[in-house]
Amino acid sequence: MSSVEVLIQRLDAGLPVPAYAHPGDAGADLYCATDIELMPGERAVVGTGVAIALPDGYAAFVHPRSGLAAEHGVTMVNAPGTIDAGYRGEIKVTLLNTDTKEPVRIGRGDRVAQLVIQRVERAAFYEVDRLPGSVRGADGFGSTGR
Ligand SMILES: O=c1ccn([C@H]2C[C@H](O)[C@@H](COP(=O)(O)OP(=O)(O)OP(=O)(O)O)O2)c(=O)[nH]1
Ligand SMILES: [Mg+2]
Repeated sequence: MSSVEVLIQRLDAGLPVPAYAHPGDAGADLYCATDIELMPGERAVVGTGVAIALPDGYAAFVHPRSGLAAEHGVTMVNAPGTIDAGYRGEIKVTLLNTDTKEPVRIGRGDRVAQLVIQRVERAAFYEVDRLPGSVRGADGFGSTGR
């Protein structure tokens, strides 16, 4: 898999630099900087201890981890979170415990989310009075049935 150079700054020297668990993985795991406990339905913004500088034309997306989601119902409120190329602050994760009964504990150093780096296009928006026709038209929201 090709790679793009991304500058990374550790804001917390006690946490590792995010890494890919396997060759071919799209997501590099992000670490939780603090110990937290989320009650059922509770959300919290946690730091990951890192900041990055992406090249122009790229963005990073913070995705939930499927293991945390399947085992504990932990997801992210804004999944996927968007990290803009110009953002130099700490990457943060908006965790949400969707479990209706069990609280969940996440410790400092646990892997809480994963960062996917992608090329992105920016649009030049041209306002028009009428859009070109298409087969789908304005149909959506289940228009094709189940
Ligand atoms: O899960 C996330 C989402 C965003 N960010 C950071 C990086 C991103 O570049 C910045 C702004 O994010 P976004 O544009 O989604 O939030 P906003 O509510 O529109 O804030 P702003 O007005 O600062 O753009 O916050 C994170 O650290 N984690
Ligand atoms: Mg924004």
